[in-house]
Amino acid sequence: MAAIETARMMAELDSLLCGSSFSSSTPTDMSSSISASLSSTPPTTVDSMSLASEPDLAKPESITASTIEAVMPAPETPPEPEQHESGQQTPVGEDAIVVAEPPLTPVTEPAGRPRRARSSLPVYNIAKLAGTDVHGRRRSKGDAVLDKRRRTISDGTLVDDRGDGGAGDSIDALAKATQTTQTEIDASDANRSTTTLNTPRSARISKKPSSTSTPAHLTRRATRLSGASTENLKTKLSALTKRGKRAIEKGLSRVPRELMRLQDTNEFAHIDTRPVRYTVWSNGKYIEVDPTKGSSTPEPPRKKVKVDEKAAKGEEKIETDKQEPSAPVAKKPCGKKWLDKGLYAGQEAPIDIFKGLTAQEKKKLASIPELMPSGKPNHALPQPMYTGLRILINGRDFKLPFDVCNPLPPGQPKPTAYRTMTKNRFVGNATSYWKKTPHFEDFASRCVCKPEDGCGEDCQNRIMLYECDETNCNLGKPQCTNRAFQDLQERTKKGGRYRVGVEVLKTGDRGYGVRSNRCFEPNQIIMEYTGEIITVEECERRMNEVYKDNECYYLMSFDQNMIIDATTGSIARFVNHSCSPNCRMIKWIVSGQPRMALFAGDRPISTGDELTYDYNFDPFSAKNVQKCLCGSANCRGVLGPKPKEVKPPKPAKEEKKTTKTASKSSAKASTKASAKGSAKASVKTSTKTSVKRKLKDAFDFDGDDEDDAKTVKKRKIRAATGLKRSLSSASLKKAKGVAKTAAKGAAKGAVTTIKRSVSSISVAAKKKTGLISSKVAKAKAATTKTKTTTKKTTKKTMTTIRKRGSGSGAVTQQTQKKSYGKKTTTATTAITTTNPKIAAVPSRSPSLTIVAAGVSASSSTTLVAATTAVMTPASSPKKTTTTTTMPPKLTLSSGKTSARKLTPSRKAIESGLVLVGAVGQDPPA
Ligand SMILES: C[S@@+](CC[C@H](N)C(=O)[O-])C[C@H]1O[C@@H](n2cnc3c(N)ncnc32)[C@H](O)[C@@H]1O
Repeated sequence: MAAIETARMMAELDSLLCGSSFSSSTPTDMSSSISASLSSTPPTTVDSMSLASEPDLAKPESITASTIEAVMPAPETPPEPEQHESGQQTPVGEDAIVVAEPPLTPVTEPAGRPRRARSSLPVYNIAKLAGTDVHGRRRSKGDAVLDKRRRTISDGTLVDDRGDGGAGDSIDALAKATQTTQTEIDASDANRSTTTLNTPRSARISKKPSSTSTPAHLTRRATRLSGASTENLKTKLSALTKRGKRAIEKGLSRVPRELMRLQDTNEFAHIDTRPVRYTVWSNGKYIEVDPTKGSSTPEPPRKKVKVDEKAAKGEEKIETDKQEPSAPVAKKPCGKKWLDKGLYAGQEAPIDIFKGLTAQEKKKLASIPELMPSGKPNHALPQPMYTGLRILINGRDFKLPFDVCNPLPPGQPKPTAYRTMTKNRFVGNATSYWKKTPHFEDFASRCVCKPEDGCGEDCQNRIMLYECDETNCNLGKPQCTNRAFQDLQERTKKGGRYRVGVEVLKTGDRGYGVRSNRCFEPNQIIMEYTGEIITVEECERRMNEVYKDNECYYLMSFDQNMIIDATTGSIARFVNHSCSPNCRMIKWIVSGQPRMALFAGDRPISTGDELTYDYNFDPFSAKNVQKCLCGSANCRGVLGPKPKEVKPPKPAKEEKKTTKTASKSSAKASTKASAKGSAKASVKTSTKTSVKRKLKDAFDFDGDDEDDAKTVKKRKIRAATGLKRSLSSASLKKAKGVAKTAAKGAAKGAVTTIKRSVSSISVAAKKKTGLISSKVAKAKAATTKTKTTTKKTTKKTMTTIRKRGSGSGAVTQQTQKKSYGKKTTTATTAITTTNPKIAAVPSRSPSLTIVAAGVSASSSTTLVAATTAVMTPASSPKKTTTTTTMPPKLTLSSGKTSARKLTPSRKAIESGLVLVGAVGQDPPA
């Protein structure tokens, strides 16, 4: 019965260890289970019929010896082959059979595919019984399992650090595999209860009775640390890997002989035969451990560091090592640099929060206990000085000081609906007009920039206000910086108010205006001024017929024969005038088409700024003069042309003198003379040739200068000449009268009487701008450059030779001073004709005239052509003549671009025209 009891216990043990398939089966089910497994069918435990007939079998706890007897095969019955394969039935007593682990004798594997039932055989799994098999499972389940170090032998004795006889017992069990069952059970430590097996390993370790503990002198020590050599078999066996152990557990007899031999090697057993040196690393550095200090194991560096930290903090004083002569020196905590050098530079630790407050604020602060400081400076996270304190004291609502993205609030008044146009459209004969202009073809001339230049200031295209593209750029898009309109397109193609960057606003007194919605860099393109490009005739027709009742006209002179009508156009038409503008309106030729755009001035533009440019308004008639409400300090008082900027020039003789001097004298003398002379001469020529001068002179006053009044009076007598002759003397008289009135400070009454409906805006002539001093300086620079040109190193000097019409036969050389933002260029022009048409050579440069003639301007058959730029005679003598015939093409010449200037266009050659180069250049054959 004792044997039966043992068998029953073993059955319970197995059922607990082997999972659910065995939990409801009794040992009697083993055969059926085996056969089921062998036939590759799902494991069957007890068939329902037998359960029904024998209800007791359904309850494992009700298993009795008689039951076992009933179902177990008789001891005499020879076991089936399958049973022999996996285990051997060992008779235990008379009534029960206990299946024991087979002996070490190898068992031949049956042919065919492996039988999966083998693993589930109800054999006594020593690993299970020893409790070591649980480890793998628990690890795989993610359980925290005690870290098991490699088992080694100390002093030739196998010592198990767990002390529970795990692996050692297994080996013992293997050695005694052929002994009796009782011995086997004893060896497998079967006296442990199932509860013990189910408890966590750590708990079992702690519960281990002290009697079984290993003597102190045999306590396991790190062999590696001691440096002891481990070479005996037991050591090898104890240090076997998991796989090796498993193989042993399953029976060494099954292991092939070769493997058995391999197991004897150190490599297989992962045994270090040489002592392992213990290395210490601290702060990334290797610390040499003195081997003469014996086997004393140094403290792990991690621990030491921890102790050091604690000691440094002063929180806890721990004796790290008694052997150490002195405690580690506590490091002084290093302060955070950003407290001194970054955000809080110059700020004292905010101990005294009352500092800097007014008496009233101090009183208030004292009444708020929450704001009282703790008394200790917050080194870890101090606030910037006085941050929010005043706000907290005064109880204000928190508000950002400035709305960076500063769009206008919704509900703004909007201009009455108008048709928008994002691209210019030629109307009527304007196309043919445009095609006749030299720019139509000139723009295609390729620049000669080098990559390091990036099509900068010296780019010929830029100088001529031709935008670079694939056809005319020597560099290509990545390196070219002369593609403003392309940049604009890139920026705005996705839409969005911040990309577009402008919005219409309603001003207090000037109707609608435009303000920026983002920041713009100096000279950055802002928006394009688009509309219908019409001829002068068409413009007159529209003004007289279509717009006669309008208050505002959006007409701007585009070229000498063309006008851009933005009545249908972009919102750039709403940009107002200012006498101190922050923008410029400039015309460019882009891909052979004329385009106009608003550019930022020389200073950056911030979000929310109103965008303005100087209309250089040409009222065309005194009736059209409007009072300027720009409010700038230097406001001219009325919307009119830019004031005269230079004093009357010296006689023309000096100009000639200068020319001669410059051409013959030394370089130095030439520079000086031409600098002064050309500046003066240029002013004079400008005075003579500018078709707008009369009107400008009329407005050339500063309000309180008596001389101004005299000048106006004088000029009133003088007859108008040039293109302005068409301006009636009555109109001029009235305009001057307005100016005079304004000069006396009584402009208000006079101006208000003027009909606003008639507006004529003269824009630009921007580059003629520049004060006298700057002109002299520029002229000087121009002369210097001319001199350099003589030496074939001139830059920025451009000779423009142009023939205006077949009948005129005139030779025109112009010198124009242009300054677009950062770019200052010089073009040399000498007017050698009195033909006013030639004076009105399309100057795309500095002067754009916006013309918006009103109903009363019907008499203005000659709408002002836009050559109000400073017209100077040759600033350099060598630039003047040598011209016989002109090509129809505008040709550049500069020292830098000799290839271009020396190569006449094919068309020019074909037409028999001769290109004339610049000074020092022989005309091409
Ligand atoms: C091209 S429109 C500009 C947009 C215009 N403010 C509107 O509401 O449509 C030109 C007209 O605006 C007005 N204007 C622009 N700038 C001005 C200024 N500084 N002072 C007075 N009126 C101005 C003048 O009536 C001018 O004829």
